Amino acid sequence: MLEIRALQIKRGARTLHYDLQVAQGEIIALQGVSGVGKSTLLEAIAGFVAPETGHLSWEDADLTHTPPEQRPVAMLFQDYNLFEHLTVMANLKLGVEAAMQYEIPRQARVLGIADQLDKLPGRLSGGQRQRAALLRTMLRPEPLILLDEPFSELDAETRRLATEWTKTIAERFGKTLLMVTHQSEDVSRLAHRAIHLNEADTDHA
Ligand SMILES: Nc1ncnc2c1ncn2[C@@H]1O[C@H](COP(=O)(O)OP(=O)(O)OP(=O)(O)O)[C@@H](O)[C@H]1O
Repeated sequence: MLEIRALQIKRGARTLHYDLQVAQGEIIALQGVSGVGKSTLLEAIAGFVAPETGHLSWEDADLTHTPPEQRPVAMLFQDYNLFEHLTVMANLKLGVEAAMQYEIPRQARVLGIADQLDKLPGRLSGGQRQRAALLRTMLRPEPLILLDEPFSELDAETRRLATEWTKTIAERFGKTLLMVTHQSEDVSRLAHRAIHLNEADTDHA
């Protein structure tokens, strides 16, 4: 279980406040108006922003002050974090354990990017890069996955495909997944539960 108790994060003049629990294996859609603090919550879980007070734990291990690289977290970054001088395949192999690398070509085919694997990331379209980065994040070994608008660059048909793929992989490998999305169809297709952040709950001046 991911447990977040009375976590307070200072963002400029605002203090954001979070209390939530996510069971192991749950797929959560995070929703709420722009600026309410969805991305900040993911950054706090990943360890990129430090809380003022409160606690964050995973499977009863306190992570509140654990550095990001030691957390059981894989996060899909908005800029995708691909190394531009390495092929897409080499990028995907970084971070995916040897025993899982056999999955890369097969899953790339499902996501419609199999013919992009030998290219440099700079030669891909935005939506192809997004799927490559999603593939890498989902096949990483960490049990807790954080996705910030993971389908934003995809057309409706590719979005449906990528959403169903993400659900299949998350359930097959027992991932716990938190995803920020503005699209209600992502919630019904992918999420077991939606968590709505609202200003009254998150913003304590
Ligand atoms: N690096 C930062 N420094 C200071 N304030 C920040 C920083 N990043 C975000 N904020 C502020 O923190 C609040 C929450 O931002 P956050 O990006 O978490 O919201 P969000 O719900 O993800 O929004 P969106 O849906 O627009 O992406 C906003 O008021 C924002 O202006």
